[in-house]
Amino acid sequence: MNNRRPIIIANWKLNGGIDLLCSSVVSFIRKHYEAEIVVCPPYIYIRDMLNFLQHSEIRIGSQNVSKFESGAFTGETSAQMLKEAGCKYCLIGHSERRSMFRENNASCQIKVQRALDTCLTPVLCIGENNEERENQITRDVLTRQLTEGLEGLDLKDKEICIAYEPIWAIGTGKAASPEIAQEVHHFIRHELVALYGEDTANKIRLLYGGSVNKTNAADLLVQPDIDGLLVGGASLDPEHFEAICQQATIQAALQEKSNL
Ligand SMILES: O=C[C@H](O)COP(=O)(O)O
Repeated sequence: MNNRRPIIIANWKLNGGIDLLCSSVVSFIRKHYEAEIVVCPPYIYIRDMLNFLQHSEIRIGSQNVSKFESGAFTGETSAQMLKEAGCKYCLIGHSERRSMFRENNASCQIKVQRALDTCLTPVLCIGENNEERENQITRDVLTRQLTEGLEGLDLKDKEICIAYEPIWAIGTGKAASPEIAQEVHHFIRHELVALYGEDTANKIRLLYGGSVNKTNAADLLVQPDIDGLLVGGASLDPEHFEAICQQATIQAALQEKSNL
């Protein structure tokens, strides 16, 4: 066992509205979770969620961050602004941003640096597409995303998460099996050890994302190198998401017990 606290992150993407915000708040308020629970709503709802959830244990994250600090960059939101708004986490390099908004490893590297400089915890998303998987180059793709996305960054004593999201599993209903997810997470941990040494690598939480639901969450969370889940579709139903959070809480309690 290890000391990495399980973490569940909801990524609402471009979904939800006031109704989802209200029902989520009602579902979260006055609940205690052993696991860390994070919600990443669209930017416009970040402040509202923070206000409603200020006395709860729920953390708020953003779905993206600008690579720029300030200036004439219409539509952008800086790491400093997110920090000031009350965010604790920010997703970086989600595959939808990479495929639809031309983000790449180099821009992710700048964004991770911006987040770290601002004391936001970056969640760097990596993952192979179906063609890469079929061509059996998953490991090469991940190594490149990690080495280029983290190039030159000093992670000692910094908080960062890596989310492994196989693109073929996102929104398809076909999650990676717990065994395959574990194998890939173990490989990612191994790569992080090579880049940063055991001490730092063993503190980094690795999340799995891609068609996570209340049925498969427990089997994924029990894997030794899977420290959390990044949940898309299933996070839009507060009851469903709550069930996933409860699975993580059970896993956190088991972990705590075995660490005694
Ligand atoms: O950020 C979340 C992922 O893209 C997973 O989405 P999904 O749970 O709908 O497959």
